[in-house]
Amino acid sequence: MLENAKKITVIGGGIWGQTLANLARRNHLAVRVWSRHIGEDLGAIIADTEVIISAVSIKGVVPTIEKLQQLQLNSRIIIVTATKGLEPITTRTPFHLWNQAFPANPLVVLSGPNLAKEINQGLPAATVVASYVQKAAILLQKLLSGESFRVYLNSDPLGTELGGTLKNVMAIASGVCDGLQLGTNAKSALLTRALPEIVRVGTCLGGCQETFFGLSGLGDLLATCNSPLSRNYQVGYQLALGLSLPEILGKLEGTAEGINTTEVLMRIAQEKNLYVPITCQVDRLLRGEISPQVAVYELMRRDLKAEFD
Ligand SMILES: NC(=O)C1=CN([C@@H]2O[C@H](COP(=O)(O)OP(=O)(O)OC[C@H]3O[C@@H](n4cnc5c(N)ncnc54)[C@H](O)[C@@H]3O)[C@@H](O)[C@H]2O)C=CC1
Ligand SMILES: O=C(CO)COP(=O)(O)O
Repeated sequence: MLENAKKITVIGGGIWGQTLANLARRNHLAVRVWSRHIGEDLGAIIADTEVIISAVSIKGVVPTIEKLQQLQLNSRIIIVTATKGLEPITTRTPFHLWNQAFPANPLVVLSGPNLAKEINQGLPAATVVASYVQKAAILLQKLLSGESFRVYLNSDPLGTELGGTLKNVMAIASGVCDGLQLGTNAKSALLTRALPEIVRVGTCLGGCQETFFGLSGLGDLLATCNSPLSRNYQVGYQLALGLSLPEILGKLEGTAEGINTTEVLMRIAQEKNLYVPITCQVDRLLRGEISPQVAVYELMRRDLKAEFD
C-alpha cells in the first residue's frame, strides 16, 4: 500500500505541519511542506501528490481551500485535515468546510493527544484518523504509523474533530486552575465536568457520543489540560498569574486555537440553547470582564444540581 502514496503535501509550515511531515518522512515517504511564506508554486507541488495534509490554523483554512479551488484539484487526492478550530464566520468545523469545497475527494480528519514537541522528540503517542471513506483512513493509518506513533481508525470524522477542538477551551480553564494553585481535587472536578460539556456540544453538532470518550476526546483533553507544552493551557496559566491576554499572546509560540473557539462556541451555545458553564466563564475571562478568581467563584456558586442530567 505504501508504495501507492508516492507523494504527500503538507500545507502549513507551523510546528504541527512540520511534525506530521517528519512522521511521514520516517516512513520513507516523499513529503513536501508548503506554507504561504515560502513563495513556491503550490500548483506545481501538488501536481503529482496523492495526499494533501492541511495543518494550518483555523484562520488559514478558508484561504487554503480557496487557493486549492483555483488549482482544480484532482478528485482522487485524499485530503486530511489536522486543524483544531471553528471557523469564526460560519461557525463550521474544518471537516465541513473541506467537504463543502471538495465533495468528491476522500476526506480524513486526524486528531488526538498529540503535543507536537513530544512527538518530535520521538516519545510514544497515539492518534486517530477518521473518515466516511474507510479506504482513505486505512491508507493514512499505514502512511503515518511507526514505532513511536500509533494510529487508530474511526468512522466518525465530526466527533473526532470536535473532541480536539472543544478541549482547547477546557485547556484554558485547566491552565487557570493550575495557575491559581487550586489543587488536585479542583483539577479533577474541572476535567470530569469538562467532558460532559464537550459531549453535550459535540453530539449536538453531529459527533457520536462514543468518540468523545476515545483518544481524540478524553485523550486529548487529558494531554492538553495537563501539559505546559499546550499553548491553550499556557494562556489560562498566565492569565491566572495576572498577565494580560495581549502580553501572553505577544510571547506565545504558535496558535492558541481555544481563544477563537471559545468565542465561536458561545455563539453556537446561545443559538442552540446549550448549557456550557465552563466555556461561559472562560469567555468572560478572555474578554477581560472577570478575573480568574471570579471565574472560579461563579462556577462554584451555580445552582446545585444532579451529577447526570
Ligand atoms: N502544535 C500541536 O501540538 C498541535 C496542533 N494542532 C492543530 O494544528 C493547527 C496548526 O497548529 P500549529 O502548527 O501548532 O500552529 P502554528 O501557529 O505553529 O502554525 C499555523 C500555520 O497555519 C498557517 N496559516 C495561518 N493563517 C494562514 C492563512 N491565512 N493562510 C495560509 N496559512 C495560514 C501559518 O502560516 C502556519 O504555517 C492548529 O489548528 C492546532 O490546533 C493539532 C495537533 C497538535
Ligand atoms: O492539540 C494539541 C495537543 O493534542 C496542542 O495543544 P495546544 O494547541 O494547546 O498547544
